[in-house]
Amino acid sequence: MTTHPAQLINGEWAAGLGSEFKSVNPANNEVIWSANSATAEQVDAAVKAARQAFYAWGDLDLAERLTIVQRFAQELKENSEELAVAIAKETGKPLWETRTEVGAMVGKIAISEKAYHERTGTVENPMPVGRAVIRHKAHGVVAVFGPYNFPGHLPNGHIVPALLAGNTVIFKPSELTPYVAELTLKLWQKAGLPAGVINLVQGEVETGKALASHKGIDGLFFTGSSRTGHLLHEQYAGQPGKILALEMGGNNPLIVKDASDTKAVVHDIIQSAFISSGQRCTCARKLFLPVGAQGDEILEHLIRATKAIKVGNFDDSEQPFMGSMISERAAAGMVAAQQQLQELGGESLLELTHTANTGFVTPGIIECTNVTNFPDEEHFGPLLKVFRYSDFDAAIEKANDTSFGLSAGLLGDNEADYEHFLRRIRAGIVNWNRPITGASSAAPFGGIGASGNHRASAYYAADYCAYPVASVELEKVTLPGTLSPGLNID
Ligand SMILES: NC(=O)C1=CN([C@@H]2O[C@H](COP(=O)(O)OP(=O)(O)OC[C@H]3O[C@@H](n4cnc5c(N)ncnc54)[C@H](O)[C@@H]3O)[C@@H](O)[C@H]2O)C=CC1
Ligand SMILES: O=C(O)CCC(=O)N[C@@H](CCC(=O)O)C(=O)O
Repeated sequence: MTTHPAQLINGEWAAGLGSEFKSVNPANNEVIWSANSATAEQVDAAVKAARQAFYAWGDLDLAERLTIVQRFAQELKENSEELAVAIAKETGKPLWETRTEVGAMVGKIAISEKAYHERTGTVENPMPVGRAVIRHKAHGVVAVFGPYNFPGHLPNGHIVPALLAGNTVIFKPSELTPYVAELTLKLWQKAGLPAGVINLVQGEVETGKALASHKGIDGLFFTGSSRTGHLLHEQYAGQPGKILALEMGGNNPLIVKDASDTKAVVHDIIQSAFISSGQRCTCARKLFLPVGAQGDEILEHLIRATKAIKVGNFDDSEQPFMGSMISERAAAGMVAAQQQLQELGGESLLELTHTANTGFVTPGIIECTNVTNFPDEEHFGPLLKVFRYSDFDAAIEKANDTSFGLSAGLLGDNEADYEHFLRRIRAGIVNWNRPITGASSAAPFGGIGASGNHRASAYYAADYCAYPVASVELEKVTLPGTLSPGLNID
């Protein structure tokens, strides 16, 4: 058992009392962090601490809560390089990218403040008698579950608006990125967040289950896989009064039609499919190219440019486009996915290859036009499936043939095509002539179908962090000038 104090409960760091788990750098298998997971009793203590801290935190003026949240932004800025290196070491992502992740965490503060006012602020209107007021109140104690692919930015996208609204939080990060979570929570402490307002419970699935099933939480904000999101939804059944926000995966299509600039098309495909080694929920998984010379030219150029993608260590002086995947296991999973598609009739145009005992893979492209029984699964890595089409509507129909609905895009010069695409395609993020990754924090972010439950995050996260209270108010109890018929109260 390690003595590493990895759990933050009521402002105190404590060692977990559950089983040991480790975090490794997936590029070289170096162990960078190890500790014991939180037991159900420790999760219970964290929930109780959050409950105890709730009234005092919620009673603060927004300005007072904001001061602390802004100090956290300052801490992020001052410690940005340390955090960017930690994210890179733990996830394998290159430094150029993890620096932008820390930048997005800082940017989240001002955006969340704006969203708080615009989505959930207070509105007062005069009435013939008195006034009508709409206010928003925090739910209470909320659990935040984070994924590994953006271990700083995505949990932060739930935590900041939750705290601004006046909730207290129990954060359960991915077991693959505990080091980033620990560093981030230390910055919250340095920013002066009172004890118990945010608590950290680290551990594997058992810790997650203990938190998700705890009856003391008032809400659960989850970003992660569709499989886990569905399990949580089942577990949550029978509690209609509790808020559940699910941000899950995608099986995202990108269609190319009549785009004249081949280089730009290839750039936007690569940026959509292979950024973060394909480990973004918004990544393009299915590429639809027209049958004929234009589609052939794009495909040939795409294969050439994808072959030339530099894959390397997070700190290489000449920065790679793609780093290691999150784990050796995830990398092996991509090889297995490719093999499954090949067995179903897919033809590899560029084979995804795996460097044994590491998380490194090269990007792959596989033609799947003739695959029957195409699996509707999110393969969370750099493997792009190509479909050739002759009819635009048929391509859109095939693009929609998925239980997911997160992001989708059209690359093409004709605005009427885009308008048609926008009307027909089913997704929460629909782009035109831009990559389908890199969604803005200043817009709502979420998907339909198996991708989410209509609780969009990013700019709309404010919505699920508070509930509206409608009031009609008058300073003094006053008898109306005219009474309802049939009333005599003399
Ligand atoms: N829509 C969105 O905003 C985003 C979605 N994702 C999705 O996240 C996935 C990658 O992240 P992962 O970390 O693999 O997700 P995951 O679903 O494996 O884990 C997410 C969190 O849930 C916890 N967990 C896992 N099983 C649990 C259970 N049975 N009960 C309670 N907690 C449990 C994990 O410990 C972790 O903290 C991809 O599918 C990706 O598409 C990632 C980023 C953004
Ligand atoms: O949550 C936000 O503030 C905006 C959404 C966002 O950052 N999306 C990113 C990453 C999400 C992912 O795929 O894991 C993106 O669209 O690239």
